[in-house]
Amino acid sequence: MTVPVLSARSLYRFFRAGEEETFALQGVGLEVGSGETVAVTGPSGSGKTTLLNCLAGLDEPDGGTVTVAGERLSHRPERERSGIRARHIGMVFQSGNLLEHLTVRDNVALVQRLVAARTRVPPQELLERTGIAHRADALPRQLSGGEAARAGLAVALANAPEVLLADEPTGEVDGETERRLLALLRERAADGTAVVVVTHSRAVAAVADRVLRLRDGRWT
Ligand SMILES: Nc1ncnc2c1ncn2[C@@H]1O[C@H](COP(=O)(O)OP(=O)(O)OP(=O)(O)O)[C@@H](O)[C@H]1O
Repeated sequence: MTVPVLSARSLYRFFRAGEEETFALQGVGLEVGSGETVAVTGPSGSGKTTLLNCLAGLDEPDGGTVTVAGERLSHRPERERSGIRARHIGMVFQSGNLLEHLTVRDNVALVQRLVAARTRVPPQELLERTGIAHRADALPRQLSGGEAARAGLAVALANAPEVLLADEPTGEVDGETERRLLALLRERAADGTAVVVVTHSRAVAAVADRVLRLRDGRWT
């Protein structure tokens, strides 16, 4: 592997709810190089989403560090983490990454306002490449599951990220949409993006360069 674009060292994350403690991550490490696609699988509750949240800087690990494109992401104030995220990371999350009161086109435009002009892919091209240009003026709630998945990917790619993090991006889509989304992920990887995708789909795992499996917060 070339120098990793995304690197996680010995991540720990605990949750406490009353008397109950959950050890969601117990010393997880990961290095992903430019152009590499890593699929993360594992049973429900094994820590996949927690890992992705830590890699995105949406959550702070209790131990360990995350580095993205040479910048330390963990153990910083949220304001700094969101700046690093805007510069280097694209995210496709199950909860959706679309703002409800903006059209698909304006969701893309909003992300692009936060990044340097030189990294901007023309919005129309982005919408066409993700197969959602015909619904550019729709609001998120007017989209089907498959359309929302494609719009989510357009938004995730709007800052031309070096790292793309996706949580079950093909979870609710039909076979044809899954194939299109996979082709896009492959295209991004071919362009040098490091991709980490949490998935239960065999089709997604089959196109990954590496498939890693979590169990009880550790790699198996
Ligand atoms: N905010 C939280 N507070 C308390 N416990 C949490 C919290 N977030 C996650 N957990 C617990 O941490 C463990 C790992 O959860 P996580 O969501 O990362 O698993 P997952 O592998 O993504 O599961 P799934 O496939 O069901 O989405 C689970 O036991 C979960 O209940």
